[in-house]
Amino acid sequence: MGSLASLHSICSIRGCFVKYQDEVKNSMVKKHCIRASVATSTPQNFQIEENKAQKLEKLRIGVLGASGYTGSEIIRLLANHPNYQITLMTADRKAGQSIGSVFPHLVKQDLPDMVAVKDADFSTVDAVFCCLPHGTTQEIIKSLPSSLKIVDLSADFRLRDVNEYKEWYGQPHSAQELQKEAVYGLTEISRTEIKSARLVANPGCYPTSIQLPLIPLIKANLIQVKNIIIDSKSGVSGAGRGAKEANLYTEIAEGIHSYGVTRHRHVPEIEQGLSEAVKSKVTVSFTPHLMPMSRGMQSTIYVEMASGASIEDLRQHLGQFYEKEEFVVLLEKGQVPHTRHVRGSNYCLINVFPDRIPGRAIIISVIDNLVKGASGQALQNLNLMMGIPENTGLLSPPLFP
Ligand SMILES: NC(=O)C1=CN([C@@H]2O[C@H](COP(=O)(O)OP(=O)(O)OC[C@H]3O[C@@H](n4cnc5c(N)ncnc54)[C@H](OP(=O)(O)O)[C@@H]3O)[C@@H](O)[C@H]2O)C=CC1
Ligand SMILES: CC(=O)N[C@@H](CCC(=O)OP(=O)(O)O)C(=O)O
Repeated sequence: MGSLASLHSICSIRGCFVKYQDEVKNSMVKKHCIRASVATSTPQNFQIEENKAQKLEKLRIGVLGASGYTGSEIIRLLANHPNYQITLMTADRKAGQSIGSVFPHLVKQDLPDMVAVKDADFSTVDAVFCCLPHGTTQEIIKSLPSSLKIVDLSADFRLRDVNEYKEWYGQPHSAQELQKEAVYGLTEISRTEIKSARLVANPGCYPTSIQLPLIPLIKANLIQVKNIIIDSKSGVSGAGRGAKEANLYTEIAEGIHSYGVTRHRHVPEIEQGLSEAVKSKVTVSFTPHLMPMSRGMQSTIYVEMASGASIEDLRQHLGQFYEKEEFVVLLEKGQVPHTRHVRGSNYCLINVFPDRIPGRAIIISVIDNLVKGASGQALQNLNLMMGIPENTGLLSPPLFP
């Protein structure tokens, strides 16, 4: 209870702590109160009382887009989170259904049924994870109460320049004021800004795997900003759960293919992050590939080292930069990062190798696209925004093999 007490004081200051009066409005907690009201003094009932007390002290979370891949991953990650309780879940085609009927692996979670966004009662939540398609997201977020903390997993608030958004996403931005407020949530790089943000634009999966190794190196002038070539590979869950011909088993299995060649919409996001790091325009060659695996992402990045810099300098700098980080890890010299080493975890594993061509380096970075590339980083960000230890709920090691 010590940590809950300190959480109480932190969150009371932020004015977002769950109060009993608010809680009884919530049907899910009501259910627990009814169960608890029949309690007498048996050990089982004691447990119910304890559960009730804990639920009353938790922050209330909404998951918009709970029937999708990133939404379900948030639910999985929150299952053992001590400070959060999901009180609202939305879906579109699957509105009205229970989570167990859509995702049998979540059947034992005690959760409210999913509702359409238009029927959602946002007074029952303190914060939301927005796991919706881009475009739709900005329309929905702009109608949410301004008191809500929001972590948006879509691309809608990532690009600072709304003209660039229009160019790459093919539609004008319809929530430009909110866009100005949004903080880009690459946690290890923008921690201070994220802590005080109300709206965090969670980075895309490719940009996460690419910027985490590159930003420290370009900031330290250890690599040249010209001729950066990025070859990335993603598991198919990166494309979401919606049915698309291009994602059929027969189109994906037993082969790989590039897509979005020269025009993938993550290009401006990657270039924005790198350009801000060095305060001058950086352009990159970026080609993503679809791999016959459900989750995982690798970025292999070819760079020219700065004059006089060595592979050891690059490794040493990355090692120091991420030394105290929980989730971004430089592997031992020569160790090759594999996507199977991060499956289901919030890790980003990185290593640097000498190219055969003198003066060049090859950087390899792997993440789970659904965790560090989406829901894990989103949870890391919400923890920061709520004054909760950043790694809470994220410490399970990867699934292996
Ligand atoms: N998948 C990944 O690896 C990553 C995804 N992202 C981004 O996160 C967001 C969610 O992605 P993901 O979970 O993969 O997507 P999914 O397609 O798996 O899920 C989309 C969710 O949004 C709901 N939805 C769709 N259209 C509407 C609408 N018009 N109104 C309200 N709800 C709607 C769907 O409901 P229903 O199922 O009921 O139709 C579903 O719950 C996207 O913006 C994506 O680009 C970011 C990083 C990585
Ligand atoms: C395999 C696959 O299709 N991946 C997605 C990227 C997933 C992601 O990060 O998308 P957002 O930018 O919308 O958040 C794509 O290439 O569009």
